[in-house]
Amino acid sequence: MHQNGREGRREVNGMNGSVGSAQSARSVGSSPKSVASRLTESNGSTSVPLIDPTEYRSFCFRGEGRMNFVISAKHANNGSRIVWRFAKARKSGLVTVKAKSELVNEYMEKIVSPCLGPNYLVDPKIIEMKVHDVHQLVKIPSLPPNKKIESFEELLQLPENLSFLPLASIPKNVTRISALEMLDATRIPKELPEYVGPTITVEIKPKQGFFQTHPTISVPFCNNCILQMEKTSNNNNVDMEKCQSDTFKQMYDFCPLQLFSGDFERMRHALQSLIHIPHRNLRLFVDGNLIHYDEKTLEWGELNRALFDRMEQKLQEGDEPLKFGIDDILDALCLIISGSVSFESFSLQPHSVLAQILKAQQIDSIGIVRAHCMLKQLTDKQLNELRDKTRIAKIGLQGVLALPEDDPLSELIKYFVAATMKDCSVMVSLRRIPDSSIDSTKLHGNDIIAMPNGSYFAYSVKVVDLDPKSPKNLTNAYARFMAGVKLIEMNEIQRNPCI
Ligand SMILES: O=P(O)(O)O[C@@H]1[C@@H](OP(=O)(O)O)[C@H](OP(=O)(O)O)[C@H](O)[C@H](OP(=O)(O)O)[C@H]1OP(=O)(O)O
Ligand SMILES: Nc1ncnc2c1ncn2[C@@H]1O[C@H](COP(=O)(O)OP(=O)(O)OP(=O)(O)O)[C@@H](O)[C@H]1O
Repeated sequence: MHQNGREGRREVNGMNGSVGSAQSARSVGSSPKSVASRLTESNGSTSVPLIDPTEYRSFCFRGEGRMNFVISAKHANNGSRIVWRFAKARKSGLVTVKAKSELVNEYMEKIVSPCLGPNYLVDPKIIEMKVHDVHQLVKIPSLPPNKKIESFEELLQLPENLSFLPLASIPKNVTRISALEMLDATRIPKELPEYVGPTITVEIKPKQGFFQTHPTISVPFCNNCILQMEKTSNNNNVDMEKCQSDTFKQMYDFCPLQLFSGDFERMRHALQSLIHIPHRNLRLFVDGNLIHYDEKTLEWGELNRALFDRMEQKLQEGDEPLKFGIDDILDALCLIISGSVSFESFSLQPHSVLAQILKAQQIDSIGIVRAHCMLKQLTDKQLNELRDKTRIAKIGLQGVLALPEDDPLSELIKYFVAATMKDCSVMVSLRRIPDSSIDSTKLHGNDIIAMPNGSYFAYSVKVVDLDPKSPKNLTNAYARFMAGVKLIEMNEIQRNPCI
């Protein structure tokens, strides 16, 4: 979860993207809804839709991480808002023409989708675009935050050097680039007759929701808190040779064990802590505009104004003014992500998004330290098998669950499946249904929450960032984890234990 303008940004001029020949992406059986205006163009044996971005309007940047740029657009005819996720080259930070869309899509389909209820999925599918169209689209991440570009033609007028796919970096034989297209999770599908006010989206990266013990390590902190303390270490005036991390200015009070606890007060405290200091675990959008995140936080009062003013502005005749603010959002979030219907009967329900993520995380029964140790024991052949990210998808979730215990390769495969679920994000969008239409609304079958103040909100919950992980991820995370443990053992950090 990065935001517009972060590290390496605006250094596009003169940078060379590391590029190679285009991979031919092939649909692996997802069932995209057919869109009349988007006819599949034949490209040899494959049938990946070739997207014409001039059929879209209202383009904007939605976010980026280390691996992808996410750009949102609205279909000019059917009005649906989708995002395209373009892969980055890790080193250059530019869009890569060697996107592994097929791999990610297959992993989603065979491993991730069976772990989550269909309502939590963003229905990704592989698409292709002409490289020159992508060149234009990826000017968008260079624009000021939340800037909307109404038409594709407007993009053509913008300077070439804004693009994260410089023309000079595109090999001659590459004509198309693949990407993943999916629902824009900052929108609620228009299934209800009407809404009032803005759509509020809270994106939460919940991280590992259960405590694991590790051989020879005895610190009372969970994985996330150890790793986050390491990322804040320089700012705790810790002087350690190998620990030079200063990703965040200050440590937060958030702990995933509280978030997943199923206890209302603890869960609410976890979310409130993220509002105060989000790190990369929380972002808040209003109508898709990012208003609150790690590098630009609003005070509690400012947040309330940002939400309340927008609610007031869009009220229609007959609708009661609503006392509504960030506290209400947090209450609603607790109910939604725990799957509870009231504060009185609050618990983590098995169908809830958090319970499903937690269950998938617990496929790992060894933890990061044993996993690293087992990685060292693998033969070269086994290591190569593990590096082949297509392999786990081929086994499928049922196959992974049936793998034998006490076999290092099998345990590591399970570890990597769980690692994806320990690093995903949950996007919850909420929008008010006007009081005047409550009676006529068929509440049954829709995701609607009754707020304690008597108002109703429609909501949608989507899980994003579900990429396969590799031995490199484990090696990297292990080094940071051990550095964090060392800090704690040196008594350099004051913090309440997680357990
Ligand atoms: O190891 P962690 O817990 O610090 O998680 C990393 C994330 O840090 P965060 O939790 O947001 O502070 C990190 O997130 P950011 O890019 O820092 O937002 C990545 O998601 C990283 O995965 P990958 O290397 O991009 O595949 C994540 O690494 P792995 O999941 O590969 O370990
Ligand atoms: N379907 C979606 N709808 C709306 N926004 C999205 C969607 N998918 C991703 N985003 C936004 O784009 C951001 C970056 O996407 P994503 O997390 O997939 O990138 P990444 O490079 O894989 O991240 P990381 O470095 O954390 O692995 C997300 O944090 C989220 O804000």
